[in-house]
Parts: sequence; structure tokens; C-alpha cells
Amino acid sequence: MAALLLLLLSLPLAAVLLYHLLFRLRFRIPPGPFPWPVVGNLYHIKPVRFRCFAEWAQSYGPIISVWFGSTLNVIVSNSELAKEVLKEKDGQLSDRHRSRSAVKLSRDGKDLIWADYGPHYVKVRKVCTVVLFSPKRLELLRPIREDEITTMVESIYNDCTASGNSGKSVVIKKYLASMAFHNITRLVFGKRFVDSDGAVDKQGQEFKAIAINGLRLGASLAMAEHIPWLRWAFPLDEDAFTQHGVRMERLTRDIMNEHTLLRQKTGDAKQHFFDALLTLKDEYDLSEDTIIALLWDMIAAGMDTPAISVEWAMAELVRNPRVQQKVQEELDRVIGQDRVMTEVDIPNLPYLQCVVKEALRLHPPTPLMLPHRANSNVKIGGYDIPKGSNMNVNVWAVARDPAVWKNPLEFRPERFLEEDVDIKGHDFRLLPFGAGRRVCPGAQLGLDLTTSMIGHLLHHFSWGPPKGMRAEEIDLAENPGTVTYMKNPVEALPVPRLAPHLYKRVAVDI
Ligand code: HEM
Repeated sequence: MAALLLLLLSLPLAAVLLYHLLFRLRFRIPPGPFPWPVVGNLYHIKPVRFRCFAEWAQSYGPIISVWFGSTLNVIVSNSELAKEVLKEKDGQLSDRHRSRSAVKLSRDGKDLIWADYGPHYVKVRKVCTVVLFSPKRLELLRPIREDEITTMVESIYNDCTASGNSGKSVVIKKYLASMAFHNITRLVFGKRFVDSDGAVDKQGQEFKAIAINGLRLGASLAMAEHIPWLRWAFPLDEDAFTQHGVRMERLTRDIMNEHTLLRQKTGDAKQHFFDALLTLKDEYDLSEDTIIALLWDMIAAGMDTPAISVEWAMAELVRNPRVQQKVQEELDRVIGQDRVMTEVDIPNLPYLQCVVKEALRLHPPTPLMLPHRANSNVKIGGYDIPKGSNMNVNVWAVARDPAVWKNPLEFRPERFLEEDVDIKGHDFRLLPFGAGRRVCPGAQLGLDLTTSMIGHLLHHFSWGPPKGMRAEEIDLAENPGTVTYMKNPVEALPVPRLAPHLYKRVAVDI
């Protein structure tokens, strides 16, 4: 009896081993740490994945295999391989892997982020490029960004000049998060979710709750996802996903009805994404499901990324007073001390632009980008990448590679004055926005926002470390996750440097 039981138990294990043996004989996959049956390398991976993969690349080379359960993930870590993945073999590597939660949250790829490369993707991507992120629309929406950035500056000023607060440091993230929330909701929905007291109103609170719940659901079951035949033991909480979908749809439809009523009353459409998509619904044959999914994609991908980039940049600027002072000298020379900056000034602020590039080089908010999936067998770096494998570019490691960057760990924006390096996907040494077919469609908006926020923060204030701390003690550790927040949000001491009347919000109602 015992022997029979043993035989029955060993059969699945033998099947797994045989499958792996045949797989290895058929494909010459990239090297990597030894994978255990069933779990693969899941238990070897350290929480901050891009650092762990970069360490492994030191031992196994710039292209490695990492098994998440039974799914093969290939990670490349140098600029030549990044170019092969994102340019030369882009056509075979532009699908997405959708976990069960991503299937639910994206209505099975009816959006942009989770859609495979195909007719639907091409259509919605065109809507993004031609309609949502056209230079004309970004310019028409500029006043919203400037309103929200000046609101942030006013709020920091009020806090640091309030009685009893002199010499007290602030947590920069608090102001950035508020700016990011109001900016994205106005850009996407055309609404500032505040009540008459200036607090976030009921709809805004519902919006925030949905965004947080989406993140929670997206992260759920992450481990079980990688071992398909074990999924029966970890069923999806279908009710939670259904409820989440209902809440998203209810909030979006309420706002949709408000827009329709307003358009009927005033006769004209506004510039924000919601009205733009509603106006072009028929021309581009967009279903309501797709419109709703696209709007929430923009929020998921575009709310925090610029704010995170600014937080990392500010941490580096507090650690590097020389660089901070040099930006301020440029701001004073170009803008002076009698007015506030606007995005129109950015082309005249080359050093500020270098600071943004340097911050995104050292601290890309999505260090492994989003994983791509192979739609057919493909060769990268001479190795086989079987159809269905996931492909990551470790843009964090590429941007710190001593083979292509001099003193890569040094925060030295001047490197970009010495050599003008493109940051939007044309130079494979610097890829914070990715490159190729799936390059970030919001890259220009992200850059405008990041540059403008840093410019305002440095023009209006000098930033030092909190009392009792030395600049070099500012902690640059990362939090684990697809999007890399600072582990310890940076605290700094702001000292106003302009006349008090320049700290007022520049409000617009569009
Ligand atoms: C500093 C700011 C930003 C950075 C560093 C950034 C970076 C990225 C990266 C690395 C990707 C993945 C590319 C790939 O899979 O190959 C991505 C995708 C995406 N980003 Fe951004 N992003 C930023 C801001 C924004 C903003 C402001 C928006 C919109 C409001 C946005 C919308 C998107 C969307 C919709 C995608 C999915 C594209 C696709 O799957 O085809 N991003 N972004």
C-alpha cells in the first residue's frame, strides 16, 4: 500500500522533471540560478528584484533565466541586448503576460497596458498618440498642471512659515502625492475632487479607495499565479473583483453623465481625456468598456510615476548641495526672482533638464519596465526564448553599467551637458520610459511634469537635510514592487527664497 502511495506521489514529480529535461534539450535558454522543481527560483529572489537580477547578471552574464514557478522570465541587463529586445525583435516581444487578476482588472486586455500587440492594441495606441497625448492637447492642458504645481508650492510655503514650524522639516512625498492626485483626476476626468472646505470630496475619496483597492487586488495571489496547476488551491476572490468593477463603472458613469449634461448645456467639449474619448467614440469605434479601461490605465500608469521621480530627484538634490545651487543659479538667471517659472521656460533651462535625466537614470520608477511576452520562439543574444516566456529589460542596471557610463554611481548631471543622450527610447543606454512599440505613451507629459515640479521646488525653496542629519545620511534604499518608491520617504528642510506674493496658487478652471 505504502509503495503504491509513493509511486502515485512520485508520478507528478517525475512528469515535471521529464518536462524540464525535454525543454532543456529542445531550447538553449540563457543561464541562471538553478531552478527547483515546481517553485523554480521564487524562493531565491530577493525582494528588491532589479537589484537581485543585477547581482545575478554579475555571475551569469547580461542575459539570465529566472523561473517564477513554471514560467520562464528572461532579464537582459546591457544596452546591446536592450536594443535587440526593444528594437530588432520588438515585433515578437510586445505581448503582455496577464495574471488572473490582470485579466479581471483589464477586462481581459480591453485596455492598453494589458492588451497583447494586435489590432485592438494598435487602435487604442493610435488614440493615445494622435488624440490624448498630442502636443496640442498637452499644451491646452498645461494650465491644470501649473495650477496644481503652484498649489503644491503654496501648501509647502504655508506649512513651513506657520508659527512654530520654523526649522522643521517636511515629508516631501505628502505634497507630491496630493499634487499627483489632483493633477491626474483633472487631466483624466476634468474634475477637481474637493469640497467647499478644500478637502477631498466624497467622489474623490471613492476614487482613492478604488485606486488603492485595484493595487491590492492586482498584488493578490502573486505566488500562486506562477504555478498554474496549483491554482485550484488558490481561487480568485471573484466577488471582490466583481465589486471592484462595479464601483469603477459606477463612479466613471456618474462622471460620464455629468459631462454629457454639461456638454448638452454649454454645447462644447473640454480638453481632458474623458471628453476627448467620448467625442471620438464613434470615429475610433471605442466601446464604453474600452473607454473606461483606458481612463483607469492612465491613472494607474500616470498618477504616481512623475511624483516618484521627483521624490528621488529631491533626495539626490538634498544630498548634493552643489547641484542644487547650480540649478538655482540657472533659474535665477533665466527666470529671475520676480516671477514664477512655467513649462514655457523649460527649453531655456538646460541644466535643470540634465538634473531630470540624471535622476531618471539612477532611479527609474519602473526599473524592470513592465514585462513583455514572446508571441513566438525568438533568439536574443544567441539564446532561445521560447514562445510565452516573459522578457524584462533591467533599465536600472543598464543605466548603471560601467561599460557605457563613466562613474555610473555618481549623481553628476553635467554628463548630459557633455553628451546629449536621448531619454525617450532612442538611446538604449537610458530607458526610463522603455522603447519601441510599447514605449510609454505619456513620456513627454511625464517629463514636463517632472521638470516643472523640480524647477518650482528649487526656485521657491532651498532644501537642506533635517536638523541633526547630514546630507549624505539621506537614505536611498528602495521599496520592493513593480514601481519603486523610496523605502524611507525623504524629509527635508525647505527655506523660502522668493518674495511672499510669489507663493500664491495660480488657479484655473478648465
Ligand atoms: C516619469 C514618468 C513616467 C515614467 C518613467 C514612465 C515609464 C513607463 C514605462 C517604463 C512603461 C513600460 C514600457 C514597456 O512596457 O515597454 C510605461 C508604460 C505606460 N505608461 Fe508611462 N511613465 C511615466 C509617466 C506616464 C504618464 C504621465 C502616463 C499617462 C498619463 C503614462 C502612461 C503609460 C501607459 C498607458 C503605459 C502602457 C503602454 C503600453 O503598454 O503600451 N506614463 N511607462
